[in-house]
Amino acid sequence: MNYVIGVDLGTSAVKVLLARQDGEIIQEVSKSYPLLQPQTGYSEQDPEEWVEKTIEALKELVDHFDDEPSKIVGLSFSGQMHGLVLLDDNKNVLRNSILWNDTRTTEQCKQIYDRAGRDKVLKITKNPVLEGFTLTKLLWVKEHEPDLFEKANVFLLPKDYLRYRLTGHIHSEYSDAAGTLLLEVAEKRWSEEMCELVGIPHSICPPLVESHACVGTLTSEVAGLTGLSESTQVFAGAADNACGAIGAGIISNGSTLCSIGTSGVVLSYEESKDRDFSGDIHYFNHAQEDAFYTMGVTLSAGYSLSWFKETFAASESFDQLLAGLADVPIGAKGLLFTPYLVGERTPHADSSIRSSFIGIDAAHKRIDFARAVLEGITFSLQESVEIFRNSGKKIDHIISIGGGAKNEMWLQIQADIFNATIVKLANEQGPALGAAILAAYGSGLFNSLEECTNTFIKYDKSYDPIPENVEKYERLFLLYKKVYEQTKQLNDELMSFR
Ligand SMILES: Nc1ncnc2c1ncn2[C@@H]1O[C@H](COP(=O)(O)OP(=O)(O)O)[C@@H](O)[C@H]1O
Ligand SMILES: O=C(CO)[C@@H](O)[C@H](O)COP(=O)(O)O
Repeated sequence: MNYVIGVDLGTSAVKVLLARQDGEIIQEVSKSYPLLQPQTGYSEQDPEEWVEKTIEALKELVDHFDDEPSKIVGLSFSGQMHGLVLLDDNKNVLRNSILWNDTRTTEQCKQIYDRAGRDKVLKITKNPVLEGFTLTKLLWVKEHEPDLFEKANVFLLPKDYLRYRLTGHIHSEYSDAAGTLLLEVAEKRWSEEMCELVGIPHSICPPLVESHACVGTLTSEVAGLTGLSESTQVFAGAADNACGAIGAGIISNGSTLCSIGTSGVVLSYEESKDRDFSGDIHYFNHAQEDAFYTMGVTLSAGYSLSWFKETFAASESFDQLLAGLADVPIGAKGLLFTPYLVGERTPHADSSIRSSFIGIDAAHKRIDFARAVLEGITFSLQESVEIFRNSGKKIDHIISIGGGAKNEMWLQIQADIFNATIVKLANEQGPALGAAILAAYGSGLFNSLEECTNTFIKYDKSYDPIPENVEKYERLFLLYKKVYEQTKQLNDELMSFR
């Protein structure tokens, strides 16, 4: 029996997962690293940390593996999207990576629209310009760190850099390239026109391959450090949301995913390359060849809950923090939360909006606030579900993954707010499972991606919407939606105090 490894380079941690060819998950190791937030709106990480922690995690995995390392035939990646890694001529990292949730680039967003025009950007890239996307970060470095930008030879996305360090080969793949604003999404090639319009040399875009393409094998140094075999084939992998979709079996029309990690996404499979959503949602290449997906993004989904925990219950686990959740009524006794801790993307592309608790009462306890946080995160995702439904998509069941799927009560809240049946996976491994599936499919262990997902994915419990709860949440959702408009100006005016 052969084995494969999926590496998920997340925002909070790297997770490596070892799976057997028959779909059995053998082991998982996770190593966390810090987020560097030197000032409001900034979010960076040191790429060296990703490499060190991945090697440590792989070593731990191999140390506990009681079969021949040479039977681990393939390894692939899932990665946090959009982060900018800049390399010089010697392939050395020029600065910390500027991440997807860094919102310093509002001015650069404006410049892109001024130079290229919104219609052209949408036509070429199928996406609106948002602070999170890589091109805005390239322009920020060009403007604020020109000497450093001059030295840039190539840019990479986070997991593409990690793969380079493990194999010595430089590539990107379509699902992650789609989040840069430099890819012609429908045609699957870097856009010379976008590069020219915004003043970025086309030569710094890395070669593109398919997600299941083999890009080489591990370097002898990495094999030595981890105990893996030098013959282990390495496959390109995909953006974390594309991998999350693969790992949840979202590979045909009509399937929808809700993923609550640091960010939160509602994602829908899309066969066609030419639907028009006017930039209201993201439109990216899937990890399945020639397929696409659309998604709405809440920047601080799981992050809102972990921020709340770190700030008010640092020494407690999530389960301790959320004990007693079921005793708090729907609406947290009149308390609403908006999850705009670092700004928002869908449906309000706004980097200056910030969170609110509305309706704080002297009787409120910490657990009421915790319930309001969970409900607010889920309302924010419901705004994306609403966009999909308004575009004609039928959403009656949703696969829920990510850290947010660990709490049963939250899964029921999702069912009631989305008014859809929520399905949980038996092995909640998130995008790392999708990466392992890409490695298994790429290695030729299966004849098709579908055969591979059927072997690896096992569904568990489902949660049906409770009509009485749905009705209450529909009323609350109308109030929730008012909070953005009514706090926008206040937040703009508060900006100078941040
Ligand atoms: N036991 C739990 N109950 C509820 N939520 C949880 C639990 N454990 C983790 N989470 C949520 O999941 C988030 C982390 O999800 P994860 O998928 O691991 O994130 P990422 O891939 O972005 O690093 C945390 O921020 C937290 O909000
Ligand atoms: O920016 C996006 C998607 O456009 C995020 O979804 C990132 O890809 C980070 O994901 P997590 O660390 O939350 O999984």
